[in-house]
Amino acid sequence: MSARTQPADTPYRSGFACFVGRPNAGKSTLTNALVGQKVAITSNRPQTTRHTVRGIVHRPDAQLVLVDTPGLHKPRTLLGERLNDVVRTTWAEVDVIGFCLPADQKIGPGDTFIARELAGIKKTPKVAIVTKTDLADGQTLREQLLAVDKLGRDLGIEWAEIVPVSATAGDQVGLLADLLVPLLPEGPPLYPEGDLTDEPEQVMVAELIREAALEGVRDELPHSIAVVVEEMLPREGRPENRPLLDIHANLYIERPSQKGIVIGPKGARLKEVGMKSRTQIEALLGTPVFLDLHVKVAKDWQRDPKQLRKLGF
Ligand SMILES: Nc1nc2c(ncn2[C@@H]2O[C@H](COP(=O)(O)OP(=O)(O)OP(=O)(O)O)[C@@H](O)[C@H]2O)c(=O)[nH]1
Repeated sequence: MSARTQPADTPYRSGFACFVGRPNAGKSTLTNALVGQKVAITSNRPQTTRHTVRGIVHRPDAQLVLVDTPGLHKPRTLLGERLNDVVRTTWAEVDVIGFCLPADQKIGPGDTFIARELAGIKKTPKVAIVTKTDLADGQTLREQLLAVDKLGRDLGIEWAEIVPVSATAGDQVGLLADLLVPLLPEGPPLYPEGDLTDEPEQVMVAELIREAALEGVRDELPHSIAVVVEEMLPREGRPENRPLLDIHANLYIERPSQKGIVIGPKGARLKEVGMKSRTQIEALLGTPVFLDLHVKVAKDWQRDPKQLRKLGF
């Protein structure tokens, strides 16, 4: 642990933080910016973060473990209810909550809904993070900061900090880490140095495939797609300097009618999804990959407890 040089009077801190906020608020992008490598899955479509992905920020004075939760929303299906339970459990367990509100959008009912829930969690310190500041001009940003301050006062939430950031421009991301760290308890590192996430590789691989499959599909489809990696095995008999990892994955949809959309004319879409996600998986795992991707119908999986368990929810 030679990298951990620090003044003797600064205690080492370690703990958990989670970002909350309505869909598309920029939580995953911020997680990635803080960790410095792509670990959470971002998408311009709402509610794509299904798994609790942890990104780990290693610093000389602290280790900050980021838990990326799905968005809290009105549950319409069994999946929706389970997701909300996951969110609330996470909130109660972490050391600090970062509430993300985009700078370029007025505070709406979705934000207030979450803020009310937050107000009910008394003990955990809450930092208001005004995200995407690159999309707002100075005046808009100032008004948003005031509105966030007012939201806290109206609901009886005492913000530990209000921080404007742009994850994509890398603006104030370091400052945010500086402000989160003092809110963590003193303690030794929770994860080995160098670990970026403890999310099993298979889940991350599945998320990368899902992300690629979501790009450019019709609006109602995202909720119907789930990906399960069945197997990841090094190809046998390869020379040591030319390894190949075989990945077998299934892409589940809810109805046979969705098959055509996912596969595309003459399989063109699926091929593209495979190529795109393979590049990302190779970057993530640092090894060449052979990706074997199949589309399967799991009828109405969102409403079926047995199917949900099988798909990892
Ligand atoms: N311009 C700009 N765009 C951003 C920034 N942060 C995120 N975005 C974009 O906003 C969209 C949503 O970002 P995500 O990080 O996926 O949002 P999220 O809150 O994790 O979304 P869910 O997973 O749906 O809850 C994506 O298209 C991002 O590229 C930012 O700082 N600046």
